[in-house]
Formats: sequence, C-alpha cells, structure tokens
Amino acid sequence: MTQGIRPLIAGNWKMHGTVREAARLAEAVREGVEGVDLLVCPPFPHLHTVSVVLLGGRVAVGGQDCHAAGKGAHTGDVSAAMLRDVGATHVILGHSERRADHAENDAAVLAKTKAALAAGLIPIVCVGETEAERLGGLAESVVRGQLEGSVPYGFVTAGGIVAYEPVWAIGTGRTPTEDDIAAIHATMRAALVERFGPAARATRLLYGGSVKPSNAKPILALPEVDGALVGGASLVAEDFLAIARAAPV
Ligand SMILES: O=C[C@H](O)COP(=O)(O)O
Repeated sequence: MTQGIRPLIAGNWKMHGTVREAARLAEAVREGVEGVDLLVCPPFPHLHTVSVVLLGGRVAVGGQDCHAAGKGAHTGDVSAAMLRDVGATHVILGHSERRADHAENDAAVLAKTKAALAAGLIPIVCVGETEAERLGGLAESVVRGQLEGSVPYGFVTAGGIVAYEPVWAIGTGRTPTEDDIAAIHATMRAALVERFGPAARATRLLYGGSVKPSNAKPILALPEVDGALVGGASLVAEDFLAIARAAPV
C-alpha cells in the first residue's frame, strides 16, 4: 500500500451472468468492508439494476468501457455520460481484452479517457505486458509506453486510477512474483510523478491478474499497490469480500 491511500478493490464482471444473477451478487456485496473502497463493473445491460441495488450501500458502480464521443451514430457503443446517467462513477478503459478484441491502441484509450474525465467519471486505465514482452525483458518499457500514450493531462487531479494487469496473468491462475509486481508499480509511480508532479503520489495503482483470496494479502501489502482489479474471483461474493478484507487498512 501507499501511505495515505485508501485501498480500492474493484470487480470486473466482464461478460458474465444474467441480470438476476448480477442483482443477487450486488446484494451480497453491498455492505462492503470497513476501511476499503469497493467497486463493481457489471456488463452494460445490468448496470442500472446493479446501481439501484447498491444505492445507499458501500459499493460503487462502474462501466467496463465507453466511447470517446459524447453521442452520435456509434452502433453498439455507450457514452461516458450514459454511464453516469445510470449511476456509474468509474469506468475501466484500455483493458487488454478490449485492446485485443477491439484493436484499441493507446490513442483510442487516451481519447476514451479524456471523454470519461469530461463526463465526470473516474477512469481506471489498464496497462500490462504480454508474456512475450515479459520474456523479452520489455515489461517496464511496455508499461511506461502505455501509460505515456493512454493517460492524459488532468488524469491525476481528477483521481484517475491505473491498473497494472499483465496479460499473461489474466484468468490463468498465474501471477508475477511479488518482486516483479513491486518493480512495475514502482516504475508506474515514477513515470506518473515525472510527468504530473508530486500529486501523482496519491494516484491509486491497482494490480490485476488472478487475484484471489489465497494470494490477495501479500499482493495488497506490496509497496505502491493500492488495491486490486479482480476478474473471476469478483463473481463470487465471498471471494470478492475476502479479497477486500485482505487489504491493509
Ligand atoms: O479486470 C480484471 C482482470 O482482467 C483480472 O481477471 P482475473 O482476476 O480473472 O485474472
């Protein structure tokens, strides 16, 4: 953890579940965990229902993507303002699954991040290397490049969040070593401070990639790791809450 930063445990529900299951899951986590901020990011069709279930609770709601434009002829897309309108406060942007499935490059993520900030949403910008890049010794330079390319000015002061998600650790049960996570988080902190100044010391840096109750405690205790972006384990209320309880408070 970074001193003075309150931990955030965010659940990315990806493309899973029915609206009824989403409502049940939201109900099961809505009381949250003392001292920890929680966020869930359901699929778009479930967002409004989940927002209503979580009203007055301790868990915030976010989207999993948004379009860079405020409105227009963009079939199948969703604007940042629409996310706000249904109760979202955050939006995940540049997740590696979006970068891979929808050919999103840093420029596209940058445009979306600006749109999210303009709409008053807190963006969670995801970065992370592929396995080949890690094996090639390129992890730090890839992450630096993605940060440089996807994070706009105004991000830090608006409370923007960065999530380090090594692509090869997502949904695989594999995680980097604690030293490797700490090294990348230190690199991200340094890159943000170089670019945005000391205010970036308060930027939340999340780790994501096969976080589960059994490995959460040591990961969340690492320096500069201010929370987690959780995929699979966030679909099980008890596991998600157990991860939140593992955060140092
Ligand atoms: O956004 C979440 C990440 O992609 C991590 O997913 P995972 O916890 O299933 O590995």
